[in-house]
Amino acid sequence: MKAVHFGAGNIGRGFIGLLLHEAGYEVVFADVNADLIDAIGSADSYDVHEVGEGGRTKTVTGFRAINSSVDEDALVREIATADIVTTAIGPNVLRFVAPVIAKGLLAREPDASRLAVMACENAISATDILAAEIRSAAGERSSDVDARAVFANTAVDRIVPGQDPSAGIDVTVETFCEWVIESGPFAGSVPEIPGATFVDALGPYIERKLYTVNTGHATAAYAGFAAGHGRIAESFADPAVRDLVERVLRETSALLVAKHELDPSQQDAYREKILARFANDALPDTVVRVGRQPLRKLSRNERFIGPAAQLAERGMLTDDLVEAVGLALRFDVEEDPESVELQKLRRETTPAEFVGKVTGLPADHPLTPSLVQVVSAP
Ligand SMILES: NC(=O)c1ccc[n+]([C@@H]2O[C@H](COP(=O)([O-])OP(=O)(O)OC[C@H]3O[C@@H](n4cnc5c(N)ncnc54)[C@H](O)[C@@H]3O)[C@@H](O)[C@H]2O)c1
Ligand SMILES: O=P(O)(O)OC[C@@H](O)[C@@H](O)[C@H](O)[C@H](O)CO
Repeated sequence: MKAVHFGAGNIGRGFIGLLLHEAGYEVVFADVNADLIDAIGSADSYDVHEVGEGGRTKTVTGFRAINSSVDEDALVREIATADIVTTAIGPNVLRFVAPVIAKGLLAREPDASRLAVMACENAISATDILAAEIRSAAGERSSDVDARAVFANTAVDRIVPGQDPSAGIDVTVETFCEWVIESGPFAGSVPEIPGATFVDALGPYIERKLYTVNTGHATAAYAGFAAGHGRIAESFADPAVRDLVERVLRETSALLVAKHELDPSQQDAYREKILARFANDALPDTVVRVGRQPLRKLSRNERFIGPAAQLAERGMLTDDLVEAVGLALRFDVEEDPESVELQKLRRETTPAEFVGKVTGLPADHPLTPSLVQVVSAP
């Protein structure tokens, strides 16, 4: 069994590559980072170090590596003969890998089994976004794409910080991990991945994950950055930051319980477990990594505006989420192009224009006035 995985970064090596290896797949990593691909290509194994309570070290073997910017033909051949294609490259990059996946699909033998395609990104319906791009890239052969592929949405959860360059291709991760995949598209024959959980309806899982783990994480990052903290654990140990994270997650939990009819005590337990993960002092995670790409994080269906807009539409409280958005506006990191753009937009647009452009909310949305107010604050 063979899997082609796009994105040999933190989640690629530290989570998806590991679980696919444990499931018995040979993993072909495809990435545009030449140094990384050379390092992976010249190694026989790498270690995944789980840190925190009960952490173990796991070794991944049986992989190869392809530089997807220079060796497209080889990549097409790999996809044409693979069982699974996964991605962990960032939601905004999916459209760039779609053309080569389309070529690989169209190069498959007509009687080959259908290729399972799963985007493993922090975004709602990321695989649907990828599938639309693949169909578009296939042009008039888009119906062949659907005959040859099964597209399944997923939710992935494991905190994998930026890695110490001296660690080579080894990866440090937290012990927790959860990969939830929608089963419906597989029509009864789901791929064998023991580390993954297949569910009928992914919607509640991805919203629960994005609007709890990622909303809380981003709040800790932006509040921590504003308070001068560098690491997430250090930020979360600041009582004022922790208090805001807890308040924000009580708001998103109220939405999740109301919308998806979650058991409130189970959601409380889920939230507590996540708070303990943020406090993991053994994890060298930074506010700069967790806050990266603030424009993506402040967009319409993402971790702040997604839940806040739905709460406002239901007449429920959003004060703490709006306070967190206010702190996100102070994320000013020279090396992060979206942070630079965010600061430029703040200088060059009115608060109302800023809210419309960044969040995608119309002026008459019930959340808009409080956002305009927080953007107007000095
Ligand atoms: N790190 C985490 O804790 C975590 C957890 C869950 C989900 N995620 C999600 O996983 C995705 C990847 O995050 P990450 O933290 O691993 O990022 P990362 O930056 O460590 O890895 C991304 C990799 O994708 C590669 N890449 C970029 N463009 C590419 C292209 N066109 N083709 C092939 N490869 C390309 C980069 O070179 C990089 O190696 C994101 O959507 C993120 O939200 C991350
Ligand atoms: O990857 P992002 O930029 O969407 O979000 C940053 C972190 O919150 C994220 O990577 C988490 O570590 C991860 O989602 C945990 O499962």
